[in-house]
Amino acid sequence: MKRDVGSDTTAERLRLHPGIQRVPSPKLDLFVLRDFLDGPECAALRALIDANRRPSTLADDQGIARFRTSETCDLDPGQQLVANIRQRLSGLTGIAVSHAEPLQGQRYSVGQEFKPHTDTFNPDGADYFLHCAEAGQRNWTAMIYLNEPGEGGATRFKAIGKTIQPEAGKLIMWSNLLADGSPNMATLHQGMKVRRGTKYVLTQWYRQNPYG
Ligand SMILES: O=C(O)CCC(=O)C(=O)O
Ligand SMILES: [Fe+2]
Repeated sequence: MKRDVGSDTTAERLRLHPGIQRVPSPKLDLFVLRDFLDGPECAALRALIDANRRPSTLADDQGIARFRTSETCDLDPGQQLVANIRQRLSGLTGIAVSHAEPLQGQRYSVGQEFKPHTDTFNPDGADYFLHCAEAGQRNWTAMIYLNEPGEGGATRFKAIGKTIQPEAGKLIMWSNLLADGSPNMATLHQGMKVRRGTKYVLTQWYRQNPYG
């Protein structure tokens, strides 16, 4: 099948992984793997996020009010569970841990959301050089749901008409770039408003070059 996304060793590797599903779309490589984390791991991570959170920020602020209203936790890479998850993700993707940004937790309570965005830095943005000079773009995103909120909180990829429901332990991964290295706008996605309960996720962004 001809695709207009670039061939990518990570995508090829994920395709071959047992149990992984590729969301059928010619526009982007998006994969879903259930039960990547078990129940006790999810619970331990939710507790870490609850204990150490701050208002979420935007790396590429577009000045839109209430764009990302969640809270973020910077997880300690020295923590055994955190280091272990980063290693496991690296084994799955074939992307070295040295290319990973620090692992983060995100927490959304009722009414909180992350409006439609891409995870890449805008090449025309004021801070592009600052963010990308050394480490390059965010070429892959891995996100893991740590629970199911009571209602709402799905992740919607509106350019491909796909909505992914939170499920404890479920990993989703996608490639952010086109073959020429430019941002793939079909990766536009949003964390929809939580309507009941609390939503917890992990986010791991990967860079083209070693990070930090
Ligand atoms: O919470 C979600 O479902 C999406 C989160 C997200 O897009 C991000 O953290 O970059
Ligand atoms: Fe995102």
